[in-house]
Amino acid sequence: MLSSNQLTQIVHKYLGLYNSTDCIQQFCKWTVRESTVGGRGIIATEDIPCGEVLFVDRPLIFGPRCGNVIRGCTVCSKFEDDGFFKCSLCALLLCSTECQDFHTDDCNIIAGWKKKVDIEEIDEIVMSHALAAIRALSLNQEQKQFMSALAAHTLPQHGGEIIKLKQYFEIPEEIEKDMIFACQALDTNAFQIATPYGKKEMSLRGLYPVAGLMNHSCLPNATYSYNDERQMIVKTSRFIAAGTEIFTCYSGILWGTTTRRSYLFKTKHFWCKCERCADPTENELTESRLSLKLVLCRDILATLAALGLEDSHLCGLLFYHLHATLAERARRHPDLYDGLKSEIESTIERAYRILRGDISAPVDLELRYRYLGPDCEKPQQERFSILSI
Ligand SMILES: C[S@@+](CC[C@H](N)C(=O)[O-])C[C@H]1O[C@@H](n2cnc3c(N)ncnc32)[C@H](O)[C@@H]1O
Repeated sequence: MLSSNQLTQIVHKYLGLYNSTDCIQQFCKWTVRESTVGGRGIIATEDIPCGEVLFVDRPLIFGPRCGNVIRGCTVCSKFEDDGFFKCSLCALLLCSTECQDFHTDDCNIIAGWKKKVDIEEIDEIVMSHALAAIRALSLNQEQKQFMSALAAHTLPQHGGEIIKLKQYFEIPEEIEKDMIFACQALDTNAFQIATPYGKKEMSLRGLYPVAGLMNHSCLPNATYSYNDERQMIVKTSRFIAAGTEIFTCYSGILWGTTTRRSYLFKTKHFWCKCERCADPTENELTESRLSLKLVLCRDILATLAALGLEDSHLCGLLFYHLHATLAERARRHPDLYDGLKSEIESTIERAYRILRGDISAPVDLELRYRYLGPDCEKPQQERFSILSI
């Protein structure tokens, strides 16, 4: 296990802040230290104003996200192309001869493994999901050292991409182990890379190792965006005092506490220890705040309807929140249930219709729809039992 100082040095070198030949260290306002929420984190060593760039990270490895069921070019990520073809050596999906020329590094690795089946029988979606981990095999020693210093979940489901890949190839044990570790590190630390606006591209994940050292808070003080070279620009989103940990947010900021917490537990395997989650008023909104939330949801929904955006993602989220507020009111005042029932049902139905199948939807959307939607015939008490989970 590397010490915080060793890790800070690796991080600085990776970011180009440390030149080992001339021993020149550029000034930096943060460092890697032990975190109060778990493991290591990034801590401000100076006061940092809002809007300041903290670092520009680049992915050690990247590739199509595992949730993708869309066929797309494994080089340029384009989908919806009539000219897709499978490389006859590695079975990766490509869209053009230019992309074929660019895929030789990936191809050389895969083509070196003995195939158990014919190329035509290899599922290109399996190839696409395993690609980020396959690319970890091309990292140099320094990059491998950085990757192995990152946190990694070791539950059996992490690495499933490689188990599927093994149906098609005979993969040496050491190589399999390295790829499984890459999957574990990806599942723990990877970020979804934003798709360029208006472009039809497969959704990608990237292992940004410096950003991977940032812990999560539901009240983050840093934010990130991407440029067209897949670099991640991490900036402060408020003033950060020296000594304070710098947090980003792994969940939806507008989601309710239960939704955020269960999402983080299911997908990232931790119970969030941030101050927002520790604040019971987030769960227990006062009556006046509940009323305010109701008014705001209705007002914004009316504005979106006036703009003709009734089926937008934002509308789906607002219907979900309007439903949650009405259901909470009925839970607190069971005598109001009959009057609120039809709106509780219609709002969750609208939210469900818009957001179903969307991985960024609140995780309890389906459960709420089943228990509090129009088709549920369970008695009132049973329907409301899910609200106390
Ligand atoms: C991407 S890593 C962040 C860096 C990590 N702390 C390390 O030492 O490498 C994510 C892991 O950090 C921990 N973590 C991050 N944010 C947390 C939070 N708000 N509450 C509890 N644990 C958190 C969890 O163990 C999570 O799996």
